[in-house]
Amino acid sequence: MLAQEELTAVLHPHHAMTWAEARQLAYRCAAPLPPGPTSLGTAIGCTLARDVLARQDLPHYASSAMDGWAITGEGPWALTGPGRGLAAGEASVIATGGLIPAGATAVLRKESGQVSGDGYLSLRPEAKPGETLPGRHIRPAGEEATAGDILIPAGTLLNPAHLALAAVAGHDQLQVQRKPRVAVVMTGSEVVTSGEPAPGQVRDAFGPQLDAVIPQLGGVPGGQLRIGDSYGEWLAALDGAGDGKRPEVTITTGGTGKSGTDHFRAAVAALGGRLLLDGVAMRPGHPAVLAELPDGHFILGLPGNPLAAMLALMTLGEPLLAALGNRPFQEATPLLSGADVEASPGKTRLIPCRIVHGLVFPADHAGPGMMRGLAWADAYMAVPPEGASAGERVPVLPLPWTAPIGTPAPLSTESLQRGRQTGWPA
Ligand SMILES: Nc1nc2c(c(=O)[nH]1)N[C@H]1C(S)=C(S)[C@@H](COP(=O)(O)OP(=O)(O)OC[C@H]3O[C@@H](n4cnc5c(N)ncnc54)[C@H](O)[C@@H]3O)O[C@H]1N2
Ligand code: MOO
Repeated sequence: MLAQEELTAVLHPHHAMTWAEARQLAYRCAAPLPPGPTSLGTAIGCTLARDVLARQDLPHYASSAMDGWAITGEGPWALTGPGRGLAAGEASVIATGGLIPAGATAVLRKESGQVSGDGYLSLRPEAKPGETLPGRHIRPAGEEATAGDILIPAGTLLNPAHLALAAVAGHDQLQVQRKPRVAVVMTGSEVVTSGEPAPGQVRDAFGPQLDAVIPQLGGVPGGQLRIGDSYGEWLAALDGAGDGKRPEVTITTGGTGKSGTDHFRAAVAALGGRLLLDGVAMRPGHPAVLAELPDGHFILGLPGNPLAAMLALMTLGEPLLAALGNRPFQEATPLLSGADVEASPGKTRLIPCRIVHGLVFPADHAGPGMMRGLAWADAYMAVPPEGASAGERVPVLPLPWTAPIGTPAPLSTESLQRGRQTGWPA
């Protein structure tokens, strides 16, 4: 949590917080949420907070690896009923995975034995050598792990195979780094949620994308709410249920212009909260606001213009959710600009871009109210206020839905085919 002196310095009216300062503040203002238990069904993509141990040997009993008979020593064998212990010279039917009966020394595969009319089992003449050797076709207990072994170390990002391993080791719940719940409150009476909007109306750009982006930023969607623009509605929305069940983060969209922020500020003040950040020297997205309530929950106010909102979300929401989720701060990568970008006095320009052979190319159709440039892009560039010439380095960050910058491109079909012919692709 930030000390009041730090905030006072940052919120000083003559100090316009830079884009880089704003990212840092959004990271440093939040402490990681504590770890907690989660069921296997909800653990995918979580970071394991405690080692997963083998609760018992894996497998926990010796079993048959084949369909056939459990046998004792060399044949022929007298067949007995399945599921009970065997005496010397006895055998009983067993299926793959079946519990090896006490006294059994091996499993004889179905295709290696034959049963005579008088109930005796014998080895077929064509059976492979060694079929009756001790331990043959028996999967011993503890072959995969011994009770107490670390199967998955703390810190692992859980994938589907980890969940399966935890399940076969007898776990129902895992201790994971908790993820912040993020609710979305959307404002704007001109916003419609279906069909083609009439003049004066706009089709909602946030409902469809925010609940998809929140998990990509490490959060859990905590519900969407649409409100009008009265103070009472703002207050009720920011208060959440008001019974301690408030989500760790509430994102609001729209209403960051003067009249709207008045409601934002008044509601935050009424709930005993404080503004951590009031505007950022960036374009678009400069009216973004970040506040903290006394219970440590955060409210992030995004501007209504769709691209401005998404770039403000990446500037402030991405580091905030990273801090709450105990993940490292994501540094921008300096890459060579593939084009001249004009100066924007006093403001960092955030532009959706594409990376082609290590050069970044700014998107067209990247006005504050447009989505076309972002939909084309695979990253965004933060051009300093003085602009950038082609060939100059500019900070670049991935979009929440693209791979980290520097990740090799997927192998092409041609390179895979070449690899099959010549060894392994370079
Ligand atoms: N006099 C001034 N006017 C404006 C300023 C300024 O400094 N002085 N700043 C401009 C900038 S920059 C931005 S950004 C916006 C901020 O607007 P608000 O956050 O108050 O948002 P609204 O006024 O509610 O909406 C702005 C714009 O966005 C559209 N919108 C809203 N919600 C949605 C949605 N769910 N889906 C799609 N589009 C949405 C809304 O219809 C407006 O067109 O203020 C500028 N004005
Ligand atoms: O800064 Mo506004 O956020 O341009 O669109």
